[in-house]
Amino acid sequence: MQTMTDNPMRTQLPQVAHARNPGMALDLDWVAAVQANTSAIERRAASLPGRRSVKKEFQAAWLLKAISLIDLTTLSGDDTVGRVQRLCAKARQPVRAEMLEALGMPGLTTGAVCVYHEMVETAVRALEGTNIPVAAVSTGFPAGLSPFHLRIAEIGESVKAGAREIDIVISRRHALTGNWQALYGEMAEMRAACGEAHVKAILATGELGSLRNVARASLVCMMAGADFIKTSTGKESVNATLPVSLVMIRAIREYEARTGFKVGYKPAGGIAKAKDALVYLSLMKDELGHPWLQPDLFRFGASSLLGDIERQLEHHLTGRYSAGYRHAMG
Ligand SMILES: O=C[C@H](O)COP(=O)(O)O
Repeated sequence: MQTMTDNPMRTQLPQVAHARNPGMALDLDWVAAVQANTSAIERRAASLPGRRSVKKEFQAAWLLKAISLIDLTTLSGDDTVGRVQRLCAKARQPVRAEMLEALGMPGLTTGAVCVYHEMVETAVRALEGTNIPVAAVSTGFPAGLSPFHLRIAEIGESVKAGAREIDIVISRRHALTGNWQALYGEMAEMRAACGEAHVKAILATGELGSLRNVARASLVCMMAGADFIKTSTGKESVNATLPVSLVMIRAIREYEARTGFKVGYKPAGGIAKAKDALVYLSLMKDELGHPWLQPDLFRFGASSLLGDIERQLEHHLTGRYSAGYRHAMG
């Protein structure tokens, strides 16, 4: 495994805009050929957190990089306009101004803000004057069991309200029953309903039963034109994990090798610690390389990760930790 021995904010490669994945015809032979060696994947995943992958002097830079990749999220039944406005203020200025100055990164923002449809307009207004996109969770999130035409209509409503990214949920039952044609058809329609907005396909991997199903569902969603594949809604009992990430990342690699199109990756749910974020970044760098360390190809779906990163950065600058409550998100 490589170590992250560089400063990612200073040694950025020029960002080359990648062509949007147009999708392809469903190739059932390819889907059927996909396997996942669970014990090998679990062994490799278990070895990841223990490795010292980031040199201490570069840790702050990698944490700033992580901030730029967060979809800062609130997805609660008790979300209010005020909470979303505070969240957006945090997205605009994720860390205290004097800290960003001291770290040489004034103007740093999060990658996006992610909310329910009802809060899209509020978020769009609160982010005016920035280039921070609003992502809406759509299609009967989190279960995805509302009537299909309503799920499609919901996408249209969120796009109309100003969402530039749509996080859809797949019908888990299609993956669980191996009905890849149905999953492909659903995903392709959802992608079409998004228009210019980019679509992230949430697989809800904790409910797919096996890593092989995760690999196959990843592939089918990419074939149907997903711009990103995302692990979880954050509401399943098991959300983003490293084994699932390895499987999805390798599916992305294989898809690019065969089609030439890059698809993004978004682990989401339960990623709350700065050290976990660093493990994910080093995994992305190892398995897919630099392009997947940019916000157009990688995001963390996280509601509280930013607070812990801020605490670590404060420690880096002052040698002291502040209390967690000082870093409330919303
Ligand atoms: O997509 C994002 C997730 O819902 C956030 O999950 P989290 O609250 O566990 O960070």
